Amino acid sequence: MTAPLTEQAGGRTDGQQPAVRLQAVSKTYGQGKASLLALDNVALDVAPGEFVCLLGASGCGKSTLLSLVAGLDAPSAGRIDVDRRRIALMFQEPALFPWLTVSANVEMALRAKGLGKRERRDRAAEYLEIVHLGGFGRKRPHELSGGMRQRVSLARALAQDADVLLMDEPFGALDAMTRDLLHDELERIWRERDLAVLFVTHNVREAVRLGDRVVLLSSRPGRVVEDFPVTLPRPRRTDSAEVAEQAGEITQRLRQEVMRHGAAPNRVPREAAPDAR
Ligand SMILES: Nc1ncnc2c1ncn2[C@@H]1O[C@H](COP(=O)(O)OP(=O)(O)OP(=O)(O)O)[C@@H](O)[C@H]1O
Repeated sequence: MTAPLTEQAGGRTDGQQPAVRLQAVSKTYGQGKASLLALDNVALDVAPGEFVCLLGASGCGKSTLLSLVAGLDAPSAGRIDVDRRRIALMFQEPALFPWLTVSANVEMALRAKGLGKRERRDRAAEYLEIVHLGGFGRKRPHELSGGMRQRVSLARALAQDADVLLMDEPFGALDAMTRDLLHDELERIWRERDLAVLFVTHNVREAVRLGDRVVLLSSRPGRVVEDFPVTLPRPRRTDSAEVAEQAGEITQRLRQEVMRHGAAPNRVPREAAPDAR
């Protein structure tokens, strides 16, 4: 899954069309004196089947970038090429409908496909099997743990038949052990389905654990400042010395970037210490 970069933030396109391409993308919120430049001239390609993690200080525009790719908002300048019919989104909060069963939550994603009720239910059961929640279809979200709810959210994303998965800190609210399990699950599903993944995180080790590349954004306005290929063999372990070593290197670069912008100390990322998992 790893190969040399063809260009800055270019990625493993191998001559094929990227799954996601951002060219000279900028985003300004508001107008006049109150305007705020959130992203500045961002170029980024994600190849089909590639796992790209996006890191940067708080407020540097990571979520903005995802929302532009998802088409939830429009860039102020530049161009984004992606097939929006093939995108699924996952956020930190699973955003399930609490009054619906787990199965019905997944079935919602299948409605647009014009499938009958029976077939939707069968397909939802298959997706729940994939995320190891077979047998939980009749539960309501509140009966599940946080990790299980995120699995439902993942099943719903998969049910959309996406080949691009946009993930905004999807495991940020989970404990380290649950997160490790979900990393394994996500990696398996990503490989089986050959998904292109754009994954936003604050957690440097998580980025190195999962990514083919880790793309570092500057403090606001977000620009791509560095693109780290991660060539460690898979599966990786978040607590391995190799992951810690590369995470340390990236953390150092991230700190420099944050300090260069004179950020408050509490916005400076901690070393990639075990407790930062
Ligand atoms: N809808 C909006 N209107 C105005 N400003 C916004 C809007 N959305 C985001 N911003 C601003 O744009 C900047 C980038 O925000 P964004 O949420 O993309 O950053 P982020 O890197 O995802 O932050 P965090 O890591 O804290 O989640 C911030 O200064 C934020 O206040």
